[in-house]
Amino acid sequence: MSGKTLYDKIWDAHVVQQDEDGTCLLYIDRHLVHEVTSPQAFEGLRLAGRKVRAPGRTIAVPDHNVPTTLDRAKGIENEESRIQVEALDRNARDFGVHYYPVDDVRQGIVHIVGPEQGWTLPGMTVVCGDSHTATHGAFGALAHGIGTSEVEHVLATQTLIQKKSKNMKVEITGQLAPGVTAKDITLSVIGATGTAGGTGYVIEYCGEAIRSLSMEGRMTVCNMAIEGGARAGLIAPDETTFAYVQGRPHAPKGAQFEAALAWWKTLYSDDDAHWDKVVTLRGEDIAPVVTWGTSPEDVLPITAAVPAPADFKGGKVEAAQRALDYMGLKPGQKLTDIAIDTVFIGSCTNGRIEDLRAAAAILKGKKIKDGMRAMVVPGSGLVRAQAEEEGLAQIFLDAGFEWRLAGCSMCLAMNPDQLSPGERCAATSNRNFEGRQGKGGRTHLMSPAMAAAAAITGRLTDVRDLMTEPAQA
Ligand SMILES: CC(C)[C@H](C(=O)O)[C@@H](O)C(=O)O
Ligand code: SF4
Repeated sequence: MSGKTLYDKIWDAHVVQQDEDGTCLLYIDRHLVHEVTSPQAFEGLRLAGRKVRAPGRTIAVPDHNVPTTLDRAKGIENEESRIQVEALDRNARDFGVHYYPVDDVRQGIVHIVGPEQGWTLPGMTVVCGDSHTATHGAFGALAHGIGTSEVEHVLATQTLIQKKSKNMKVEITGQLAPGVTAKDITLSVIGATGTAGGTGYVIEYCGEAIRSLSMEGRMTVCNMAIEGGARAGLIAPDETTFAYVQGRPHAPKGAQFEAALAWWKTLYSDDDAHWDKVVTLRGEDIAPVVTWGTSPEDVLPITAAVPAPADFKGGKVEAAQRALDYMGLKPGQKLTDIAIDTVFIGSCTNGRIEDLRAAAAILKGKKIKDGMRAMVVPGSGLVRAQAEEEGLAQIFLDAGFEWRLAGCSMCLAMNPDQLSPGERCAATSNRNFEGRQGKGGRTHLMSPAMAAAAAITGRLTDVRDLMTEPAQA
């Protein structure tokens, strides 16, 4: 018998029951809840007269609909948004789950709050009614999104019905060049495998370049596993992970920490584990990248030119033509000639402190291009506070950026932060779908350092041309 992968180990440790056809009941350690996908789930419990099975394992925070302007205490204007946030507020209090309301400094994007507060730990199963739950896989946790009916199931039973996925290994060998970041890794992987490359798999990211990343960088990589089609993405925990976790408010303490650590150290894929699919990229070959189209797989090095539909095969030919029309681009145009009018730095992909440091390192002492609308939306109130303490906020303000409160914001435009038709944005988020940042809006995905560079020049820019010191995140 061959050894086990990290995914196999976490899975096996959580199976409550297995049917003959392989369907399993899995125990869930952490259930994260936001306002968009939970109202009907709580309503279901109420109608059935049920309680939340494990309120101590359930963490709720509003993020998608919250305003990020400094006057947000005024409340939410949009009725639908207001109703969702009010429902979460009521449900969290009625059902007694852990809750970070909108006026709590710990409020923020659910995938940033969980790790920050020490809710996310190695070896756990973590679910949330949100596709970017994969972020938590950075800790060596099995973390993925679930639908609203599953949210109700987990609330009621603390278990989830699941079938096991296959094992995929994505190895990034060697080291990254200066100016190349975790975002460039994760986009490049999707560029190589396509948005369906991970379908049916749980990905484990490994290799020297992954090992060298901070926890922030690892979260950026795992965050986009879902954009590559995978059920989840994870990274084996190591000293970097343990050091990040230790001392966080809800991490185990003292003897309990030591006991947990002993288990966490067994969480790696055995040398003789079986992989159903393996993808290898050389760290040295990864360039600072941007997306040109309307799918996260439309990735190219910033030094490249806009492709022609004829460069593709099959259904992608038509898709590329449609993407070019939507994006208002011409084949052969240099990517660095594409002018932008908006910059968004934030989201659960790149709204952590290292991301803000990387952007500020480029912006220090510089001004954004005249007429540019640029905003930084920290991923949580605590990220915001830390950035203020470190002087990063002042760098952003001096450069001409807006300095906002925490939330999802222009990542998906459920709050007033939206693009107008035809506006073009350099964004650090994870989806460039049509209309994602507002109807008719055009999105180019990239790293925080690249977004900062674009803010200065007013066009997509190779950050290496502006670098005084290497970007780290
Ligand atoms: C609103 C929510 C269900 C959605 C998701 O599942 O990812 C959102 O967070 C997104 O990024 O599109
Ligand atoms: S920041 Fe964006 S990707 Fe992340 S949870 Fe919010 S909307 Fe989804």
